[in-house]
Amino acid sequence: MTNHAEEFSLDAELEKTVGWDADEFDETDDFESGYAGDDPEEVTAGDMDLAARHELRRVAGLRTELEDITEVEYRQLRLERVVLVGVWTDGTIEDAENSMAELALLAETAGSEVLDAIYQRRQNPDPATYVGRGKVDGLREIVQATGADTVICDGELAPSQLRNLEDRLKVKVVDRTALILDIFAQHAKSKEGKAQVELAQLNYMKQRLRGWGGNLSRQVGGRVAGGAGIGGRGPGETKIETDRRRINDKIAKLRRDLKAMAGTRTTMRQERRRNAVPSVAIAGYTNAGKSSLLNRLTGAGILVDDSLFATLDPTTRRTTASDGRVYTLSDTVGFVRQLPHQLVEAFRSTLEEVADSDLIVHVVDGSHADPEGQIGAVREVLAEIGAAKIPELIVINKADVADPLVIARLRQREPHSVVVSARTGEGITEALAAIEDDLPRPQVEFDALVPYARGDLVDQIHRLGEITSLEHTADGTRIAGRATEALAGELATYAV
Ligand SMILES: Nc1nc2c(ncn2[C@@H]2O[C@H](COP(=O)(O)OP(=O)(O)OP(=O)(O)O)[C@@H](O)[C@H]2O)c(=O)[nH]1
Ligand SMILES: [Mg+2]
Repeated sequence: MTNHAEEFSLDAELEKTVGWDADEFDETDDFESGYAGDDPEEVTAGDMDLAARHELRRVAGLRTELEDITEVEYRQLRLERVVLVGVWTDGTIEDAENSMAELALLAETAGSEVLDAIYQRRQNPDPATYVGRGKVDGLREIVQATGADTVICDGELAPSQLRNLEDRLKVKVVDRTALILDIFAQHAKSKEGKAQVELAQLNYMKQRLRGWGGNLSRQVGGRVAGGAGIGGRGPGETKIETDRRRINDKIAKLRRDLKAMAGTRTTMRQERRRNAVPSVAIAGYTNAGKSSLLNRLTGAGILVDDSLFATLDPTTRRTTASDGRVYTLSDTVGFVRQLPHQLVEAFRSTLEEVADSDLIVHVVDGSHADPEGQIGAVREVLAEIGAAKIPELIVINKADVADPLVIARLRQREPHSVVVSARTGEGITEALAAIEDDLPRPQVEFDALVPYARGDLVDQIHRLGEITSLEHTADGTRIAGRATEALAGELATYAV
């Protein structure tokens, strides 16, 4: 374990400015009474001011009650000036800092300016307030001092945690899941991509509604008991019900639409299967350089962007191996640690593309601080979508800027790998050769004399088969090698 002073360098910083006690872990905080509503603090004029300003600014946060279901559609959180907050439970200080750096990158990708980033070491996130209850005041002072309008927490928070924090911080509080959903919403372009993101957002919203519902059910109890007082009769209850029904209707419709769209995709895949064209999926952590690599491998002209989740719609390119065989290469949506399960669910049909491929080219950013961690995170998602058994080629990218020692370390850990730079083109020839090597081999051996009139068959052998010998004779092309079952069937007529 690292030395104490170092572990809490951030806390020490805070202590200087806002008087946090770096040594106090809050593990003894008492949550028995729950704490929403029993905040002992006085409400100051400044607080009210801020609250008023906050009311005005609160445009389309995920916690806004739904006036209209269309509000959910492709909503952007409008995160502008944010403070990041993390709880660090295990692992090294580097892990904690990498995680915060990634959160910052995600926040910036969503279009916000990161004003401050803090994390706290705890055994577990506080069930009421995520960070320790005693740290919330310090956090509020930071929020006020920086003029932030949003706090982003590095995890998936319970609705009650978000609510408690908002009540005390007086600014919008969102979690990592909402942030990622927001980025996906901003980036989705195709009809299918948009529908997938919307489905994920609605599922996320639905859970938050349940949180509010829990609050309201107490009011209902009061009314049922005959106490239909002013406080117990708010419009909330019926509104929650309506909202929930509308969300459910919308979810059902999106599921139907997506199923229809997935149908088209499946037909396309079956067509490809029938023609026995091998498919290669380029997968990897977000920003690893998947789109750049596909561009390099095929000259495809796909959006490359130094932002996370630039690619949400899979792009597939047909390409030809050096021996003439045809295969497809697909770009895919980037993976991330703790990819919100709503997204994995919603993007299932896109991800099936990966699960259904013959080879996964797993791109890793060799210049990243924790490439092994990224490899692990990607493999977790691959396992979740049933792609764990597909052959995998690791492509260590960004060799032009990566530390050679890190590359050597990765090579040793992942022997089945190649090193490339999609930027400079270094290693691309080797990568192509390695991909071709890993493509599934056609299964059936043949030896045939194909008449010159059947040039089409010879073409097909070039594209789909492997040729071991070829000779032009007076009677036609004598050709031997391996072919797909269907092709070998046709060739049987000319077998020698
Ligand atoms: N230095 C260097 N930068 C690279 C290399 N390959 C890609 N990049 C940069 O890395 C960033 C991300 O590249 P993309 O190809 O968009 O990455 P991606 O994996 O498709 O990302 P998402 O679609 O967002 O998941 C871009 O700024 C690229 O220019 C490389 O070999 N070297
Ligand atoms: Mg991309």
